[in-house]
Amino acid sequence: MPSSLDHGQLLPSSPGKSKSMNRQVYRCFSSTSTMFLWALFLIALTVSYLSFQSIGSPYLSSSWGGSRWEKQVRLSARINRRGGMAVLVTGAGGFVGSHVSLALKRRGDGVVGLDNFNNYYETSLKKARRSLLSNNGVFIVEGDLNDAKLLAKLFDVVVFTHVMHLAAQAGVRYAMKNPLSYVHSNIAGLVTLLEACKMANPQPAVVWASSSSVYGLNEAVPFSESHRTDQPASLYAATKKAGEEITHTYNHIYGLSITGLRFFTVYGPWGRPDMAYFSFTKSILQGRPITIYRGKNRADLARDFTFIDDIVRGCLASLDTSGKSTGSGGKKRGTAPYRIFNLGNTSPVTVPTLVRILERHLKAKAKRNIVDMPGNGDVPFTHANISSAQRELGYKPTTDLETGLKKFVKWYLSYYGYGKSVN
Ligand SMILES: O=C(O)[C@H]1O[C@H](OP(=O)(O)OP(=O)(O)OC[C@H]2O[C@@H](n3ccc(=O)[nH]c3=O)[C@H](O)[C@@H]2O)[C@H](O)[C@@H](O)[C@H]1O
Repeated sequence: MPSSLDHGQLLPSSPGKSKSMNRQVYRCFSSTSTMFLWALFLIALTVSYLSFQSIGSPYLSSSWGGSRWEKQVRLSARINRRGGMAVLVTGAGGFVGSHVSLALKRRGDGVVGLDNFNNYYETSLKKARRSLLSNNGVFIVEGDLNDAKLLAKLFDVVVFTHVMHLAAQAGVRYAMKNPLSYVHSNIAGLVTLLEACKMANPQPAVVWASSSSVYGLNEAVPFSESHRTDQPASLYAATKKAGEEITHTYNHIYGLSITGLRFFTVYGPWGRPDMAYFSFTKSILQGRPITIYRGKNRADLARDFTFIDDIVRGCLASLDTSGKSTGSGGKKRGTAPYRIFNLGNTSPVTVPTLVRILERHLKAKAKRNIVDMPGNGDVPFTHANISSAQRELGYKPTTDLETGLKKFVKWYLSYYGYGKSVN
């Protein structure tokens, strides 16, 4: 008897062979249906595995909705102090978002995170932050800002008193590589979020992350909120500036309380791997060269590097003093606060000095490759005037770059180990 794997038997050369052909066709058909049944079985197995995963590990679920999900959202939003707030923190899997979420939760506020866990930088770091938050009772909903249905659902499940909007496409130079990602998150995502806030009843107060980069080519120092911000040097800066204008219209038309925070080069433990202090650390430990940009006339570039703990205090003070939105259900009922503050450190440090401090803490020498600053959206220096934030928020940065980098290096070595970081 020929084997069913004998392909020659499936190709009859004359009618006399038709009986054997029918048998083969039947076999073939029956093996196709067996395969179909197997495929069904595998699909069923995969589906049950995925649902088991989401039951066993709720903080890793990428889907939303359902009574179990709602229960997690409500639990995370529960307020545990008198006069506390219920805050939706967007970008909670990010650097600043994870720190602010933890600080709010620790003092007894309700916190629900939202993050799309995109792969702009290593997602394993974002997931590690998520685990840290989950261990502290903060649930991060995995979803995109542009998902209006998800936002509506969140506002339906929780009466948020505040929104801390920190989700964004960050990075000054990456805007030349992927410009539309900035439009997606920093413009479209912002508008989708504000639409949800405007419709909520009661409306939450909104505090959100603008950027020192809005000062662009401004040369008056230190940068004050009243200085011109109509000369952005990068698309990133332009989208943040647009965000300031967009939030203003929602304040004006719908009575949303808005506070925009211009962060100055925030750094620290659990930071962003795309930033210079972070990528320099990795390269120094791995013995790879670092590129240091230099400005016009060989001038060193400088930044008003601001430590994460100072920024967190500024964020919490902004939430605490935000005042109320006046509208509800899309209707304005009176004027609401519109504020913008610089949150910087007020003492710029040059990039070569940053490298020298890192070398000291890492006990390793950097291989320097000094090049003229390419036309990539960078600005030569930043320097914050923080008197408004001091006056109205009680903001007072306390960590200098030396101390802050020491804390960062300690965290980096404990997280990655010496020279072993991924990517
Ligand atoms: O305040 C902000 O609003 C922004 O701060 C941050 O931007 P920047 O101040 O540009 O920080 P960062 O990239 O660390 O470069 C620091 C310095 O190192 C120089 N730099 C950088 C890379 C390199 O390879 N070489 C180099 O010399 C570089 O020329 C610069 O002089 C955030 O990333 C941004 O998302 C936004 O939040």
